[in-house]
Amino acid sequence: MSVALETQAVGKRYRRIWALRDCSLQLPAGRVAALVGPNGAGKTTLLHLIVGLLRPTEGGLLVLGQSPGDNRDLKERIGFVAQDTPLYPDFTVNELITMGAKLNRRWETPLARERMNQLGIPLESRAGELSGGQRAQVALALALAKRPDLLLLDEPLARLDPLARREFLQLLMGSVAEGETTVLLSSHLLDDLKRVCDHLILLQTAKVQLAGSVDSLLNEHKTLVGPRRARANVVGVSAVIQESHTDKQSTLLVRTNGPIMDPAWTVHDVTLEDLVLAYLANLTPGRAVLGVAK
Ligand SMILES: Nc1ncnc2c1ncn2[C@@H]1O[C@H](COP(=O)(O)OP(=O)(O)OP(=O)(O)O)[C@@H](O)[C@H]1O
Repeated sequence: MSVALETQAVGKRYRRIWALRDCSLQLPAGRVAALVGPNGAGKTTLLHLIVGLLRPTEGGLLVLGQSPGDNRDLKERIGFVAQDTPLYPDFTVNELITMGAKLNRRWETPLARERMNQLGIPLESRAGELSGGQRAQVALALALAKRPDLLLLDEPLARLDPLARREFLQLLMGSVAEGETTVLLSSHLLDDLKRVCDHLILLQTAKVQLAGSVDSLLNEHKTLVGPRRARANVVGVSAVIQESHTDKQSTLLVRTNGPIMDPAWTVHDVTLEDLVLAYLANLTPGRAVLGVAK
């Protein structure tokens, strides 16, 4: 398995605030990863560290096997669509494509032009006159024209209507489907993410709370429903992530380390949304390791 991104205990501090702390994760090449977390969790900071716009305060990271920073070769292999998709407003789409061609050795002008044509965006339009949705599409098409090995997208869907979001994700998936491009997409829109992502990175208060392939995370987590009782001592449960109780019944979202054989509990699969919301609701860092039983 080749690894597109590896971080080791990475931390980034702004004065007294740690925007990211002790972040260790691996993203295998070819994955489409969702970067999820509440406002201020450290998502943009992580993306800026990867693209080399920020340097870590502590720890280290390898991006496509290299150290980010002042590394032109690496920069050419990374496509980055920043939050709010900034584009030079006075430039026409055609001028943006020409500029991309001048700045990037791997650039594919015909591909960029064809995408604008498919999107119905005239090459003579000025970026500043495009709608938010069109700007996002243009920014994605420009990032894809770099033919990146790693594509980083910082909340590209936030300002798009449902139809524009669908078109954006279709363009993204159509473009990365055949290649080996690794995608890291930050968003709050779980419904959209679950359709396109096969990997999840969940940040909360500057820490990685959960990371891994969506399939294995969904397999490892279950919802247990049973008669009201203390949550500890369920064989097969390694952590209780979230719990709720009525007078008679307990519902637990748990991380498992083996099959749940206790007949008192009915075992249900979880959705990506259940999983993310349970971890996000679990606001106290470290609480996710309560209720351990072997
Ligand atoms: N330039 C900066 N100077 C000082 N603090 C900063 C700076 N940039 C970010 N922060 C702080 O670092 C923390 C993480 O911010 P970051 O923008 O990475 O979060 P985020 O998960 O991307 O948030 P959002 O979902 O709101 O975009 C926040 O507490 C933020 O206030």
